[in-house]
Amino acid sequence: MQIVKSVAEMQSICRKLRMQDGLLGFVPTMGALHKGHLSLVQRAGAECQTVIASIFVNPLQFGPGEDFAKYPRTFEQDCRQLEAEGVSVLFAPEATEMYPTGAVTTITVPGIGDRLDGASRPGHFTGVATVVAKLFHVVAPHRAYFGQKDAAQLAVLRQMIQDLNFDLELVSCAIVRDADGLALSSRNKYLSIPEREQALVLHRSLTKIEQSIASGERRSSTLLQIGRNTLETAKGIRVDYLAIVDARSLLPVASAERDVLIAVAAYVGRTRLIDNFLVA
Ligand SMILES: Nc1ncnc2c1ncn2[C@@H]1O[C@H](COP(=O)(O)OP(=O)(O)OP(=O)(O)O)[C@@H](O)[C@H]1O
Ligand SMILES: CC(C)(CO)[C@@H](O)C(=O)[O-]
Ligand code: BAL
Repeated sequence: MQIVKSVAEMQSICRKLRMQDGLLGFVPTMGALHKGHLSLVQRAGAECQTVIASIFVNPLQFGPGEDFAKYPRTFEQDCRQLEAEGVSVLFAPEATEMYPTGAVTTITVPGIGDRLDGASRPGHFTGVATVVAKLFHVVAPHRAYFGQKDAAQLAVLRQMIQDLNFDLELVSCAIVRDADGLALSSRNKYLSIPEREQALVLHRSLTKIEQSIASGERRSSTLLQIGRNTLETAKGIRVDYLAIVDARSLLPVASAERDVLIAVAAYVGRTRLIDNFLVA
């Protein structure tokens, strides 16, 4: 696996790769890799001739007081895992390489980018859209793989790709969970043993809502109450949002029909976790 730190070198490598036969698949990450990330790499490997990954903890998407400085960084281990999964090239630039003049030009997706996580983390999705657009320009993949766990991020990027005519296909990949249901996340590393137990309430509240939908309840107001009642049973949890929204616009809907997103974000101690499911 080639590890590349310079934008110019990465562009030159990707230009040559695009001249070869087969698809170029791209998996952007912030590192501290777990099986969720690896599932994206595996899917890309099954569908594409060449897989490219990136590791970049993007300062632009962290707000003041958020965890940029302490975000887990496990670069050597990440490289070993990506290499074992058959990744050809890893792009791992420094912030000075990605933003040599600071972030003068940025991309904002108004509306969608201000909803869910965008409401709780002002500026977050401008940081995400800007860095992902830059990565797309550097790599120019045929397909880019993202996790359904970050459902609001998917909605923002889908809109950006459409509006700015990026010539690529966005592939959304299923959420990978631990055996007890907790969605894998790099931030799970912050949890103490009791907090990890408390964190299970996110998935539990979604499961309760899912079961109610399966029994025929579709009214968002009732489903939200069922979810809130479950979340309230847990100690040490501060709910950021529990929402039933259209998966593309992220606007609230009155009834949970197909392709509606049911999403939760909550602080477990000081750690903010998210989880969701799409109504089938
Ligand atoms: N459990 C998971 N299942 C599937 N995809 C995932 C999972 N966790 C993260 N991803 C995806 O991996 C990509 C990189 O995400 P990122 O590096 O932010 O990891 P993360 O575990 O979500 O970390 P964080 O704690 O910052 O949310 C994103 O597209 C994200 O949606
Ligand atoms: C897409 C991404 C790599 C952009 O920094 C990040 O938001 C993430 O890991 O989900
Ligand atoms: N997975 C989204 C990255 C972030 O929380 O900043």
